[in-house]
Amino acid sequence: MKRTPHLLAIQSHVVFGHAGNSAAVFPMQRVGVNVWPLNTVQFSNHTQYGHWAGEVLAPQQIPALIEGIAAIGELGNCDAILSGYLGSADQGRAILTGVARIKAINPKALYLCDPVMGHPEKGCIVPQEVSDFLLDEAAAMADFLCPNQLELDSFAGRKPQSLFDCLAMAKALLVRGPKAVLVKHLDYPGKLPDGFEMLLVTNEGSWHLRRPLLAFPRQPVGVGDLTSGLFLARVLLGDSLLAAFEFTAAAVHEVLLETQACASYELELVRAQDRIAHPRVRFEATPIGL
Ligand SMILES: Nc1ncnc2c1ncn2[C@@H]1O[C@H](COP(=O)(O)OP(=O)(O)O)[C@@H](O)[C@H]1O
Ligand SMILES: Cc1ncc(COP(=O)(O)O)c(C=O)c1O
Ligand SMILES: [Mg+2]
Repeated sequence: MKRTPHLLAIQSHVVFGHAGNSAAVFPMQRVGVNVWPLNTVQFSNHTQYGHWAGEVLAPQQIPALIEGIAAIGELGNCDAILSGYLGSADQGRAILTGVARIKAINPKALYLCDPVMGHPEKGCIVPQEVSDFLLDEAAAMADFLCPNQLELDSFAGRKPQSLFDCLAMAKALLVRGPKAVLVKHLDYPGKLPDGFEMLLVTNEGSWHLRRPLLAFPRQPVGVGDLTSGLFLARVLLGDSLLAAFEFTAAAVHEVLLETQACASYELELVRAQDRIAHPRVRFEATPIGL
């Protein structure tokens, strides 16, 4: 029987609703991965409500928790680490130390960094020192980097002029070390208004994917976290990067369809669980080159 993969997921937790681990853990479990959630913050709700209660985890807790897992002899079973929303740059450094510790025991372990940098206009609040840390330190250690357009712009230090420019910006990130860059949300001059587009860029090839843009009175939060979590889960389950990319687009679209049908602001993950595991829609990514 095939072994169930194990994934250490280090990102935010919200008590109510879905963002960070609260958006990604259940879907990753539902597709068949053992998840070890390590919560960087525990907030009452995501920050786009404008106010929230809760605390940031003390950075020293990250190595302490990882050592706790080592002490019971389980750390070598960790097949991948995912990091997302961080409460401080020191937390980020503690995660990189943890990644190095895990890779020393299991050199095959993969590290996916979702460089959540915030979006002040939308109300996604992340300290500036976290963005600096992601740009200067985290990208080099990541096997997979999953920026949205704003985050890609921050890495490149400029805005794109076209789709091919987005591709060039993502390709430039490969030089820093990652095996693949998944741009979870593209925005560039000339983009068709009725589509939601993503890019997967690797040294072996690059692919562009378009799915329908759905209308929401308020944009749901946690879509990026769901996207990076499902992508990593499917890679661990044996998908090629391209297959994981296409699966992720379909499963996320299913969640958004369910969320739209329920007129809900929070992602309808529980209702969509069978659609996550077995998406009915399929989107084909098309090869794209410079
Ligand atoms: N098919 C879709 N139709 C409409 N909106 C979508 C669709 N897929 C994702 N979104 C929205 O697009 C936005 C992507 O946000 P952005 O900040 O760029 O990326 P991320 O969620 O990765 O941080 C989110 O507000 C999400 O709710
Ligand atoms: C606590 C928390 N975690 C994670 C996120 C990131 O969510 P998304 O997947 O939409 O980028 C947010 C966004 O506001 C947040 O408030
Ligand atoms: Mg995001």
